[in-house]
Amino acid sequence: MAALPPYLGFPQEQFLSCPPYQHFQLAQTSHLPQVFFPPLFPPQAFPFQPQAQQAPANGLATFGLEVQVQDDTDESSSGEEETEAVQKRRRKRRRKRKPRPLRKKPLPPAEATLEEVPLDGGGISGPLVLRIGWSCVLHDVHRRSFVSIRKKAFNSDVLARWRQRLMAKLVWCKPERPPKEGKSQEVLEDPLLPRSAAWLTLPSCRCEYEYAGLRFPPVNMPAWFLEITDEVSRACGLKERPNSCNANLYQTGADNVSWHCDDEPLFDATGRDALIVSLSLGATRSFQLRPKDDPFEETLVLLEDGDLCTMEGLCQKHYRHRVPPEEDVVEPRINLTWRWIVQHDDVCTGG
Ligand SMILES: O=C(O)CCC(=O)C(=O)O
Ligand SMILES: [Fe+2]
Repeated sequence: MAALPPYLGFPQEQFLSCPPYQHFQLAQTSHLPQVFFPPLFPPQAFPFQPQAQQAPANGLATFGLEVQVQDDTDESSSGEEETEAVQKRRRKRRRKRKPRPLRKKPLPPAEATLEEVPLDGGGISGPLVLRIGWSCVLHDVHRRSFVSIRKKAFNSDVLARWRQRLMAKLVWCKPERPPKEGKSQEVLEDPLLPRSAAWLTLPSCRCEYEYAGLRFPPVNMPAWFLEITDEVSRACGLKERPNSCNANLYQTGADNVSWHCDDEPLFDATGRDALIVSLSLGATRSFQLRPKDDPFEETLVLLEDGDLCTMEGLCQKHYRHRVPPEEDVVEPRINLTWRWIVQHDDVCTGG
């Protein structure tokens, strides 16, 4: 086997506490080269590349129609949220029309490797899995997309204090979603966003966050929030403080965010490497990722109270992610995703 890049040479023990990341295929692929998805994903397994499954010469691979889970792919950049009512309506519509076949698109051209261009984000060279305490969830060199996780970076008293403050002090909004463009005749049974949200920026930045036709005016990060930001930045070894943070509150398992990528112009995350650092607090929820070109290749990680999780490199260019609804979850979960605004909007004078 070819020598591993130096950063992949971590001792195996460091990964023993890995949660059960699952990489699985959603359709019959027996006609394709076999790919192994180990339950744990130690760095030694990195030479695995998902693109081992080549698209056929006609450029499109169509698989069976029996898999029902992919009908909600959001081709737009922003989140297409799922409420119970929306799901019900979607099910009803689905019954009437022919199932849409799942399509694997051609693999996009290879992005620059980490050796060619070091991974940029937060003033450090990633991916975060290079650092002690971090484990790998996704390592896709071809698509230059990486997801790293750090479990239990903070003690439970600190986490409880942060949870309390966030619940009590953030002004959580649950706005009404406008109808989708070109679908104005379609009336949403539950037009409310299926979660609550808040958008925070450093005082020097006044950028609004706009997605799915919704606009979130900026809230200046108060001192107590900057404290959390700095603790998280330290735990990631960042040299640059993120200048913005999107906060989501999922009151129960019914709250969710559906397949989307964070490709808004503010972050330019499809044009250059972009680091997103997320902190989860409260209930454990599933976090799923799948390449835009291959709906069959899914990565699932369970995010627990106190977990730090990243999306790095060109993850927003090549992958979508979601937090699906989970019926059995009754406790709330807060998720904070820190980002770097690199293209400030017209109203904002910069960062
Ligand atoms: O809640 C999460 O873990 C993900 C949130 C997310 O995708 C977002 O804020 O864009
Ligand atoms: Fe997101």
